[in-house]
Amino acid sequence: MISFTYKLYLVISEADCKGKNMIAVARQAIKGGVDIIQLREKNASVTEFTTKALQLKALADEYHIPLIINDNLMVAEHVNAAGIHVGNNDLPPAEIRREWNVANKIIGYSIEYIEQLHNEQMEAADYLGISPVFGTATKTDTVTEWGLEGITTIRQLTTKPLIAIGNMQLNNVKAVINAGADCIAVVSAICSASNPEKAAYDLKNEIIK
Ligand SMILES: Cc1ncc(COP(=O)(O)OP(=O)(O)O)c(N)n1
Ligand SMILES: Cc1ncsc1CCOP(=O)(O)O
Ligand SMILES: [Mg+2]
Repeated sequence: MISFTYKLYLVISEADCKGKNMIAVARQAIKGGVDIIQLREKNASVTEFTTKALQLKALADEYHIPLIINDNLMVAEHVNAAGIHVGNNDLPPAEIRREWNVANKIIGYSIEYIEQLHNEQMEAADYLGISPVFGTATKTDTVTEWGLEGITTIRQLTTKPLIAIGNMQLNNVKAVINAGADCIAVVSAICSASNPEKAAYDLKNEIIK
């Protein structure tokens, strides 16, 4: 099992950068304090996804931070990503562990139902995404809004690293950490910010203070 010490997790796509260059936004975010990145391209072809993943991998390598690929194991393997993030409707973590036979890869798994905490998929995962903590326009096909109480409940049921995602903002991240999350994952609070470096810097300071 890998050691997961990351605190600010950027989940990024070209579309979420709203016309800005995705690599430039990612670079600014890393400079501001993002310490792990996920490429989440829900509508790209495999070729487009791979091209973007290779660009982001080069950037992540430059700053020595892990690149995680959302959903697509083929792309993750092809670009030699640090890991993959999957949810309830994706390839299950235990299967990924068997197929991607490399011990040091990070597998993230979304928790949408409390019952998932007792299945073999969660055992195979390195971290759990609490998905979503609060409702968000960035992802609307969600099941449970966990809230702060949900984080506290899950914290009592597992020692796995917990990543909070869903409407994470400067004014709620400290409460989310205090409720038991280990790391904060954001899309729009950084990708849509007029100054992504400052947005990341402020979030990181709020998380670690
Ligand atoms: C860190 C993190 N947590 C949760 C998710 C959501 O994953 P999933 O439920 O598979 O939904 P999609 O992202 O595939 O729409 C995530 N991507 N990252
Ligand atoms: C990918 C994902 N999974 C659960 S919520 C979410 C989107 C989070 O986006 P934002 O940070 O803009 O609320
Ligand atoms: Mg998914």
